Amino acid sequence: MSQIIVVKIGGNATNNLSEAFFQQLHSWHDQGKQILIVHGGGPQISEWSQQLNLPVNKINGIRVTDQQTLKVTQAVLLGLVQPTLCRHLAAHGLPVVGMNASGQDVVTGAYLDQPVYGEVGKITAINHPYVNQVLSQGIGVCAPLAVTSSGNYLNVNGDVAAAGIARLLGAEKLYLVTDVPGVMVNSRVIGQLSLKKANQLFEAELIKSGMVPKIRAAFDALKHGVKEVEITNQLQHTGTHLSVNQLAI
Ligand SMILES: Nc1ncnc2c1ncn2[C@@H]1O[C@H](COP(=O)(O)OP(=O)(O)O)[C@@H](O)[C@H]1O
Ligand SMILES: CC(=O)N[C@@H](CCC(=O)OP(=O)(O)O)C(=O)O
Repeated sequence: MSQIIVVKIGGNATNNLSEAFFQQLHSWHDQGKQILIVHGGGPQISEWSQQLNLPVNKINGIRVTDQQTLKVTQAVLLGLVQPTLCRHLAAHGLPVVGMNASGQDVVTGAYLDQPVYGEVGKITAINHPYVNQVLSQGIGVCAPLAVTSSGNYLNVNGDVAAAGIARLLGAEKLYLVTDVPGVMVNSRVIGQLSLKKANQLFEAELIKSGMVPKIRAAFDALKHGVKEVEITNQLQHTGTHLSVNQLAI
């Protein structure tokens, strides 16, 4: 079985992809790796919500999502962010498949905590036949949206979605590509981060906002079989490296 790499690209990072990013994807593709990209779009969702006079409210980096915000989230992710990203990938000669407009559900989800977050989900299952079919043809591009067993869409934090997908696919590596070179403390990137150290930094509020669900999602992936996670702003650069060995220390 070929090895799977899951790459999550945050909404800010989707606007600033370097030539080196596309080269790295080419290189992995040429080596026979299967690649699934999960994209974010948080800043774009916030911008459009504000333009439509909808409240923008996040708790620990998770968007509180009412029915109207869910519609905006779907429209922005599937109408703006995903097609733009797919065009960039295709323009660089990569064989790309945008997965969410195919009529097939990619991931199934369940409510995270409806009274607190509203229409927000966690990932419970993946459509293996469809994902396998896509990854055997090219690079899959997927939005962080899940569908419940009764057919409702749920908004899923991009890092949580990528970690869940990486876990369910048994990915060898998860890259969380963001707008900072790694987890920073006192303006310096921490090369390695243990679970214990992460909890101390959360407590001290030295890790905040969107970095909190990112790190929690990374450790969740490691607990469930993903071997390595890299938090970085460049696929070629090491940023903050997390591995299974760092769960116990
Ligand atoms: N200790 C930290 N190190 C790095 N970034 C941090 C830290 N604490 C909070 N952050 C914030 O987390 C952001 C990355 O999370 P987020 O905005 O959700 O990114 P993305 O959209 O790529 O998922 C950084 O831009 C930074 O503002
Ligand atoms: C529930 C939840 O928080 N969903 C996220 C989905 C997009 C996302 O995560 O985008 P970034 O990776 O760019 O932050 C949101 O609505 O912002």
